[in-house]
Amino acid sequence: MTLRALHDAARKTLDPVHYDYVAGGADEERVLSANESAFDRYLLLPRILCGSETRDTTVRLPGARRAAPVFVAPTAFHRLMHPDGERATARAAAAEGAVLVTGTAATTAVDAVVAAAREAAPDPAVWFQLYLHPRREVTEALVRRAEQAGCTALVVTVDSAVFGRHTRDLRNGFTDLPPGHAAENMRDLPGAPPGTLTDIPMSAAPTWRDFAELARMTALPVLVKGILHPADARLALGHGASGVIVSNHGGRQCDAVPAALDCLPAVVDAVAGRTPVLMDGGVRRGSDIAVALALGATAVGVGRPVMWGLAAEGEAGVRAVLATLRDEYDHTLALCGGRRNADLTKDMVVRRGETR
Ligand SMILES: Cc1cc2nc3c(=O)[nH]c(=O)nc-3n(C[C@H](O)[C@H](O)[C@H](O)COP(=O)(O)O)c2cc1C
Ligand SMILES: CC(C)CC(=O)C(=O)O
Repeated sequence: MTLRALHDAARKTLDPVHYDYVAGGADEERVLSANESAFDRYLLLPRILCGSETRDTTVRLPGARRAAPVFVAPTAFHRLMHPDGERATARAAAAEGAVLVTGTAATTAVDAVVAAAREAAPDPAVWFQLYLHPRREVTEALVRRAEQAGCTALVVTVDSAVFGRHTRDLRNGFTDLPPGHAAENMRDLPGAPPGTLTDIPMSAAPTWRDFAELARMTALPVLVKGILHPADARLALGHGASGVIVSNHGGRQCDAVPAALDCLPAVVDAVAGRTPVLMDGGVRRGSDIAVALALGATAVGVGRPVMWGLAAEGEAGVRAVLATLRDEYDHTLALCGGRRNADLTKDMVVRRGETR
């Protein structure tokens, strides 16, 4: 099944309100479409007679040994897509050797997500995504929960001072999870009565000091997700980050920012090889991965395609998405004369209409 076919199948099976929740973006959805169309502006300029019959497409990431260059970006509420929810996603990502970023908005608790990943592979990489809570003890409780579950890195999302205005959800009146579903990691946190849920924090209060405090409270590598400005990438490094993720939240937060891909080169320059630079937003085919890697990304994340695979076919659907992207990427790498990811270099990317 192609990614397009999985999307179409997902659209047919899903409640239209849940489909819109995933498909949609903020405000006029300008950034949502810009993320994908940015990839149409970059083309590859292959090298020849320097390839190999076999290629090594693995990458080294914090908290992951030999991972695919494609990771599963954190997305909320997988049980709305399929009854097996995050467990299915976890098994699929582990089987395909991809990092899974699960998070505070998962409808399955993180320990069960890691356990499911371990059913599929002995040494899976599951990272935990969280927001900085204005109350330090809540953040710390989430960090400990992720550590105890066996997560191998943390991801702090920093682009959500306030929740984006999701036009389709506002139109559809989608404000709450249906009965029987909850953000399970937010249960039993400090300051709330036993068994109850704490709201997922969207707060403009946290600062780099709070981030640095989080990085100090754990031995796990901590990545920052939602970096667009190169100066913030440098600040992240200065405050203990082990990696940065260039992302505009899939066009779901500020609807007046550049496409994620367009922000990548300046962040790569700012980081200057000191930590991995990951990106997500609009990746839909193997050649998109090649372009992002050539522009300096270490790995790329996919959000919506994984949700469509999950909705269409559960675990098998997510596996199909990850395997398809990897196969397409390997194929592109071969056509570009590459043996390994590092063979894709900046000079091999040109803007449409231009050549070197
Ligand atoms: C339905 C949905 C839920 C999301 N939930 C979260 C979340 O809880 N935390 C987070 O950091 N990012 C979240 N994101 C953003 C993704 O991590 C990622 O940045 C984005 O989906 C990448 O773009 P793509 O969907 O074009 O691949 C969500 C995205 C979608 C589509
Ligand atoms: C519940 C939210 C935290 C999920 C989110 O980040 C999103 O829908 O973009």
